[in-house]
Parts: sequence; structure tokens; C-alpha cells
Amino acid sequence: MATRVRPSNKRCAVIGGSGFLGRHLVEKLLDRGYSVSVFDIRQSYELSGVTFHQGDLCDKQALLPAMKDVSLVFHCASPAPASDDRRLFERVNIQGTRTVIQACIEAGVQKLVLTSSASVVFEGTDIKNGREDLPYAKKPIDYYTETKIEQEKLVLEACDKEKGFLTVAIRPHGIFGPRDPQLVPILVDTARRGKMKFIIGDGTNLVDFTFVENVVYGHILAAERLRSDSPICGKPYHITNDEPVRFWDFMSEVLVGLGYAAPRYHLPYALVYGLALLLWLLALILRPLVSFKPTFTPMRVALAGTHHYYSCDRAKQDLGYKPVVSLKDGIARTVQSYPHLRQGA
Ligand SMILES: NC(=O)C1=CN([C@@H]2O[C@H](COP(=O)(O)OP(=O)(O)OC[C@H]3O[C@@H](n4cnc5c(N)ncnc54)[C@H](OP(=O)(O)O)[C@@H]3O)[C@@H](O)[C@H]2O)C=CC1
Ligand SMILES: CC(C)CCC[C@@H](C)[C@H]1CC[C@H]2C3=C(CC[C@]12C)[C@@]1(C)CCC(=O)C[C@@H]1CC3
Repeated sequence: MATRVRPSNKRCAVIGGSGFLGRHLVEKLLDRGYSVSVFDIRQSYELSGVTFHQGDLCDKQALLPAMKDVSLVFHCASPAPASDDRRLFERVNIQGTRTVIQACIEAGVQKLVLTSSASVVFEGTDIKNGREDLPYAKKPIDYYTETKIEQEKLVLEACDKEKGFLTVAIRPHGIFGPRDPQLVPILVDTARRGKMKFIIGDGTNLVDFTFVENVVYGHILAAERLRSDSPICGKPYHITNDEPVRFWDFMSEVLVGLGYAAPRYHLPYALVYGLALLLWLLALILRPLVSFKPTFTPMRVALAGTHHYYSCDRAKQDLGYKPVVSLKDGIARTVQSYPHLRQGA
């Protein structure tokens, strides 16, 4: 009878490892002596110590080779939140995550770490220092978040100490850093089109923005602390910079760092939200005839005009988490990493 190779605890797989967070995670895992197999729908780089497997995570047969002899899997793949494609979110984030769980169990993987999102509890109204025991949003802000909720439930419910399959979910919020494809590029694009002049509301709302290396650190701590005798099995953890900041101060610092003017004029929140809703409806109705994507979607307006920051006390206590890069340094490193997005470049 063929003996089964015992998976090395320094061999792991990163699903979504070609993406923004995934690639930072892969780089840190290599630094810490892991060998990594990446599974992603695209291959965006080459790196020694990394084996790439290209495929759709909804396809179990494609996933299995990436999990061979692997004891630990990170799942940080998702379609981009900006997409409005409900069926795609359902297929990848819900059905695909079921497939990932089945593949893990079949391949003998012992630990699964999911990248969820703090937004699973956000309904577009203020959250101040929200803890993990807040209920899931009954009215999530968009399809993306709706499917992130189902995805998190699936992964946490799959945790089974008896069977030796352990799971945990990391809930980051507003990830930023070098190579981020959405926050800074969208901000700069909005500024270049002259639309970044206005502050929505009074500008005092506090929000978490989390430097990508802190998010990576939270994932690795969770993976390394995930044992059948640890309190973290089957639980979600907020990972933030633990420095809530005024949304508009953060945006202004990034904009000014890149040579653009900071927004100055205030507009009432209700007015902008109403207009964004109207535009969104119009875009929906006209979709068969013309396709346009409004910059200020109701989701973005809600994120820009309300308080939403989260306590990471549970991560501090159970994981020994503490941010490794301050917000100030994170912003400086991010701004430096985008020379091509500077004003006049
Ligand atoms: N960015 C943020 O602020 C936050 C992100 N998150 C979560 O963090 C995770 C990583 O996000 P981020 O790095 O920003 O996103 P990215 O889009 O940069 O990375 C996701 C990766 O997954 C890939 N992917 C998408 N669909 C599939 C599929 N069917 N099969 C295999 N791979 C697929 C993407 O490919 P392609 O690009 O071709 O689609 C991409 O390479 C996600 O789960 C997201 O929900 C949570 C909170 C905040
Ligand atoms: C046009 C402007 C008013 C604002 C531009 C910045 C936004 C693109 C970002 C500000 C907060 C970000 C955020 C996310 C995406 C990018 C922002 C809207 C997420 C929705 C990404 C996915 C998540 O899971 C939650 C994030 C919350 C914060």
C-alpha cells in the first residue's frame, strides 16, 4: 500500500495569491521559510519558491494539485468588489468556497484561513469600535458583501476538531499599500477627473484603513496559532491598523502626497447619497442601451460618509496581534510606491 506523504507544516497554498493581498502574503510566507503554491485564475508574477497553478477555484479537480502535501491553505480570492455581477459573486464566493472546503478535506489539509471582511456587519450606518459579536448585516451594502457573509459562515461552520480540519476567518478593513489596484487608483482617477473637490458630510467620520503588511501579519498569526486546543477555531477576527482616522484626512493625505489638491467643499451626506442612489438606478435601467459606471455609488458614499471602525481587541488577546506598520508609515510607503500616479506623471 502506498504510504501517504505527511504534509509539511511549512508547505502552504494561497488561493488568490496573484492578487494584491495574496501576493504580499506569499512574499511574507517565503520570508518565514514556507514553500508556497499559488492558485489563481491568473498568474501575475514569478518568484522562486512559488509554484503556480492557474485555474478557477470553482473547479475542484483544478484545485487539488495545488493542495498536494499542503497542511495549510489561505483563501483570499474574490471577484473585485467594484463588479456589479451578482451571479459571479455567488458562483465564486459561495459555491467556489464550498468547493475549496471540499478540496481541502479531500486533500488532507488541516487548516484553512479565510480572508473575510469587516464589512460583513456593515449596513451603511455608523459602527464605532465594532466587535466581532455584532450580528451579520441583514441588509448588506452590496452583492459582494452579501456573498462575503455566506462565505464566512461556510468556512467557520466547516471547522471540525474531531476530523482535524480547523478554520478561522480574518476580517480586514480598507486594505491599502503598494500595488493596491483599487483604493489609490480609484482616488487618483477621481481627482484627475476633477471630482475630488467635495467632502461628503462634515468630514469628521472615523474609518479604519489597514496597511497590507498588518493584514498579512494577522493572517500568519492566525494560521500559526490555529490548533485544536486554541480558542480561535471557527472564529472571526478583525484585523485593522488600530488607528481609526477621519476618512477625509486619510484621502487628503494620500492625494496631497501624490501632488493633488485635498477636497475642501462640504456637501450634505443625505443629498449625495440620494443622488448616488438615483444614478445607480438610472445605470441599472439604462444598462441594456448604454453602459456607464458612476464614480459615486451608494456603497462608496456610505463608506465615505459614516463612521465604521472596528475593535481588534480579540485579535490582540487570542493571536497576540499588534500592527507592525503605523498608519503614517503605511501612507508614506504607499505614496512612494505610485510614482506613475503622481500629478503630472
Ligand atoms: N481590498 C480590500 O480593501 C479588502 C479586501 N478584502 C478581501 O481580501 C481578499 C483579497 O482582496 P484583494 O487582494 O484586494 O483582491 P484582488 O482582486 O487583488 O485579489 C483577488 C485574486 O483572486 C483572483 N480570483 C478571482 N476569482 C477567482 C476564481 N474564480 N478562481 C481563482 N482566482 C480568482 C483574482 O483574479 P482577477 O483579478 O483576475 O479577478 C485576484 O488575483 C478578498 O477576499 C477580499 O474580499 C477584505 C476586506 C477589504
Ligand atoms: C470616490 C471616493 C469618494 C472614494 C474612493 C476610495 C474608495 C475606492 C475606497 C474607500 C474605502 C474603500 C473600501 C473598499 C473598496 C475601496 C474603497 C471604497 C472595500 C469595499 C473593499 C472590499 C471590502 O471588503 C471592504 C472595503 C471597505 C473600504
